[in-house]
Amino acid sequence: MNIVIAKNLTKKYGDFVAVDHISFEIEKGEIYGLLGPNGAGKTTTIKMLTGLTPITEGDAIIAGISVKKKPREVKKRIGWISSEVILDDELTAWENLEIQAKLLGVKNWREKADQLLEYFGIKEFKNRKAGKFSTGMRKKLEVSMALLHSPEIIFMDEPTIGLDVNTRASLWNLIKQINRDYQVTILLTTHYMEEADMLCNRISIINRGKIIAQGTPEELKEKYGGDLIEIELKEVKDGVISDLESVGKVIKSEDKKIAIKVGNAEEVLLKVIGIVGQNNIKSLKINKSSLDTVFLNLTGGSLEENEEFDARRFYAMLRRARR
Ligand SMILES: Nc1ncnc2c1ncn2[C@@H]1O[C@H](COP(=O)(O)OP(=O)(O)OP(=O)(O)O)[C@@H](O)[C@H]1O
Repeated sequence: MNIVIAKNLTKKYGDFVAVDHISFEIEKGEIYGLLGPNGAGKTTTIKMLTGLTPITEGDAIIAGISVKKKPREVKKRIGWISSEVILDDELTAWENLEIQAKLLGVKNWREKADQLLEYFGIKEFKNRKAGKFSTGMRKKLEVSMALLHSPEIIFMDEPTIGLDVNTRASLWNLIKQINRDYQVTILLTTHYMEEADMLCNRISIINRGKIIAQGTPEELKEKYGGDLIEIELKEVKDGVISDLESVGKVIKSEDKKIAIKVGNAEEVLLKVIGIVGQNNIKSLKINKSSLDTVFLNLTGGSLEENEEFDARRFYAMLRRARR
């Protein structure tokens, strides 16, 4: 069953089209990601879905209700966590939950609040001011507030932005945990490829207001990914480029720097080295397929400059390829 059906969702600010006729569907129980760079239109999409900004064109049906027609009804059924501060630092954890309960009109909220604080292991701090909470504890309190009225879906806008690596990893676990234990569907936006890869069952890649690809992370890597071998040569001999074309797709060749897109770099590495000549290599780098390469391939972003030649890594790679 689809809990979100977005159809031709569009947002214009004057003449500027921030979100341009995007359509996607989210199944109940999924963790779904909207992945894209800054300014792609992710926040605007979430704001339309949650009824925080009017939809210019198109509509979204959430839990069977049209956002365009009944934004207030939708708001009652959803949870929302933004990257902006939503806690009142001067109030205790319990008081923050109380305000949320009153705003959402949750009856018997005390029992649910106690249960959530217990679940997240912060019950003993319920009378501590939120301002004295660590970042991790704040996130747990924010998620408790979002779950207080037992929503069917939670929208998370850039949930881990600005967090250190450890807090980010524990929030990833927490997101997976609530998805499983509370059977809540989650739509999150992110510009971290790794995050989308780790968490999401399916994703839409969004760029300049348009969805440019949709699928599971694996499907996208399979379809648009591929490893990239970047080599800098001392000299580019005649015929080398056309020989390399037999191994993969040469997507860059300038200033003795060559980039070849291949299925699996390890499988063709020896062949590539044979073609260019081992002693002719100044540097060699392999970028394994990831959502980063998917994005690069889809948007045509430029290749990063080669790193310094690391002989130790190069020979280790060579040994692995020979095995
Ligand atoms: N109120 C507004 N008025 C005019 N333009 C806006 C407004 N809000 C957003 N935009 C523009 O719409 C585009 C999409 O913005 P949005 O915040 O949705 O992007 P995003 O993908 O969430 O990026 P970020 O991660 O930087 O927040 C941007 O070009 C932004 O400048």
